[in-house]
Amino acid sequence: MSSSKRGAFIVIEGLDRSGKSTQVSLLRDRLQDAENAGPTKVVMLHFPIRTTAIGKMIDAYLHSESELDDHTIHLLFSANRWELASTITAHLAQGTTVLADRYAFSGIAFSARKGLPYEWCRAPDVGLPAPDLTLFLNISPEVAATRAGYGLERYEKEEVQKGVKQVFDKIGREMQEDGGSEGKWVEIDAGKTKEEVAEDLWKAVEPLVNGVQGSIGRLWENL
Ligand SMILES: Nc1ncnc2c1ncn2[C@@H]1O[C@H](COP(=O)(O)OP(=O)(O)OP(=O)(O)O)[C@@H](O)[C@H]1O
Ligand SMILES: Cc1cn([C@H]2C[C@H](O)[C@@H](COP(=O)(O)O)O2)c(=O)[nH]c1=O
Repeated sequence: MSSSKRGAFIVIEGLDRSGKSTQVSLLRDRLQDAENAGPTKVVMLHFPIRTTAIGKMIDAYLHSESELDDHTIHLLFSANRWELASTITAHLAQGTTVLADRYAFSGIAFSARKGLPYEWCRAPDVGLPAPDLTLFLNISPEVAATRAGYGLERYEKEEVQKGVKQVFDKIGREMQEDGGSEGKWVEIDAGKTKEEVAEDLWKAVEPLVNGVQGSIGRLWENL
């Protein structure tokens, strides 16, 4: 990677059980093995980061061990991203690729589904490091519900996931239309086999393997 380039910030989004964690791991392995670029330094993050003090409160809520007002849990999810913002920026500046399993788009989708205003949901994340690329693993809530482990956490119910998908679809439409500071949004058919999904993801990621020119964007900085 040339000295004028920084690492790429890549986010994988989708419904619960759409295959995000599986694909983040496969992508990490492939980035580290990429032949044409030399080894790429990669860090993986999985939001929410459940090990911080804030993350532990989120974890208890997701396991239905605590109850919180909808606004409060939304702000905790956002605060959990801000806890990592300077770490993300530092990795990117050092040329490390950052792969995130969920980010601010999940924050909006899961809270707006509850009826909180869309703009209100977006506001606390304004100014976070913006991904260069967000890969949305598109799957129907019905298919996701058949996958292993479904139903263990608070939001893993078909009715909830249907509403979440509608908000994700709105976010995707907006990002594809406006081409603003939020980076590129690419939809991937997540109903295919793991290997096929990985191949489709790679086609979108490969142009970023050698790093990215220009400074790190900020989410919704032009609002
Ligand atoms: N393309 C696929 N086809 C069939 N099964 C898959 C596919 N991708 C992942 N799975 C399986 O579905 C389950 C959920 O996958 P994974 O944990 O990667 O999803 P996730 O989106 O990270 O889930 P969550 O959001 O709930 O953490 C796992 O058992 C995994 O092996
Ligand atoms: C980042 C974020 C996540 N959520 C929801 C989405 C999922 O139901 C859980 C996290 O589950 P995972 O298996 O660890 O991916 O939390 C949310 O409501 N708001 C957010 O900002």
